[in-house]
Amino acid sequence: MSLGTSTGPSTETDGPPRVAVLGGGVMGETLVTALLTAGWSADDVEVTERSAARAHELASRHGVRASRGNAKAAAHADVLLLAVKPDVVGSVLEEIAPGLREGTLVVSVAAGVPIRFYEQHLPPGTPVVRVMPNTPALIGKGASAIAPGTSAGEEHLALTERVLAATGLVVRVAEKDLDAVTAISGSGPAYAYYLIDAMAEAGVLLGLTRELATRLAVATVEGSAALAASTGEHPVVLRERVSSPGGTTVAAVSRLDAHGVRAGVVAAAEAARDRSVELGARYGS
Ligand SMILES: NC(=O)C1=CN([C@@H]2O[C@H](COP(=O)(O)OP(=O)(O)OC[C@H]3O[C@@H](n4cnc5c(N)ncnc54)[C@H](OP(=O)(O)O)[C@@H]3O)[C@@H](O)[C@H]2O)C=CC1
Ligand SMILES: O=C(O)[C@@H]1CCC=N1
Repeated sequence: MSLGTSTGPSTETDGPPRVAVLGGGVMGETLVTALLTAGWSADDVEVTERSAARAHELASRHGVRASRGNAKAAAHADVLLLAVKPDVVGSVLEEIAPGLREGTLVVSVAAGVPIRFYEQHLPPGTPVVRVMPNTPALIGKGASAIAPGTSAGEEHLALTERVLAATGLVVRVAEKDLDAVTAISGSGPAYAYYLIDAMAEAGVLLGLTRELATRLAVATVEGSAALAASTGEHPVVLRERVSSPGGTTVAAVSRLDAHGVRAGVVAAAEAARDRSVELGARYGS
């Protein structure tokens, strides 16, 4: 297999890289969807699952091969995407390591599992790339950070970017930054939904129907993020533009400050970062 450098999945000489997604849950199915959206043929994508029923569901929904055989799927793949829970990664690596072909790229989205853990369990020289994605990847609006292992070079990072091309933003970072990335963008969608839910609930308290309050909250968060992205302006500048002197917005924001919402967001991110470090420490030093 040649990893190639084109933006699509096909390579001139050997055909497209065959990808096996191990673990077809929320993130695994998102990755399957992203591969197909990026132009991979369903024939070149396989997904494995623990339960036969879920494997069948994935096969019929996406037209890809789906099985319960990690070792077999891994042996046939050029790229492996590990999307099992962190505590299952070790047993999956033990299953796949003996049959792994030289040069197979191993990409993992498991939170907190350090690259050295993969490198200890896989044949020497196996290129490993660790990814921290997030759930909006499902609609191409995700934010992922990727970090290379000791045997992963530019071509492996580029191939990982091709695999993730339809998931949204992809940035390169050093592995040491992934705990912080997990706290901001990995877990971040939950903070955004928390805010949306709180705004909708407040709307109901103020007399709006739940349906209308939720629609307004979702559109407001979506539009605000889109405006920040398209203008590139600092969030404080954008916030000031909403805030008329002596008006409603300053009254609201001063109450957010009084309730320690900003400090709460920082504390939440620190807790997520600490949990990510704690998960990583389970995998030895
Ligand atoms: N969800 C998120 O927002 C994010 C998740 N991640 C990471 O993605 C990974 C997957 O998370 P998520 O998709 O949410 O979890 P899910 O539980 O939805 O998906 C994991 C899937 O793997 C299956 N599975 C379990 N054991 C095996 C096995 N031995 N072989 C093959 N498949 C198996 C599970 O089946 P069963 O349910 O039957 O056990 C399940 O369907 C995690 O490591 C997480 O840290 C990273 C960033 C964001
Ligand atoms: O909650 C978790 O552990 C995973 C990692 C980031 C988002 N979900």
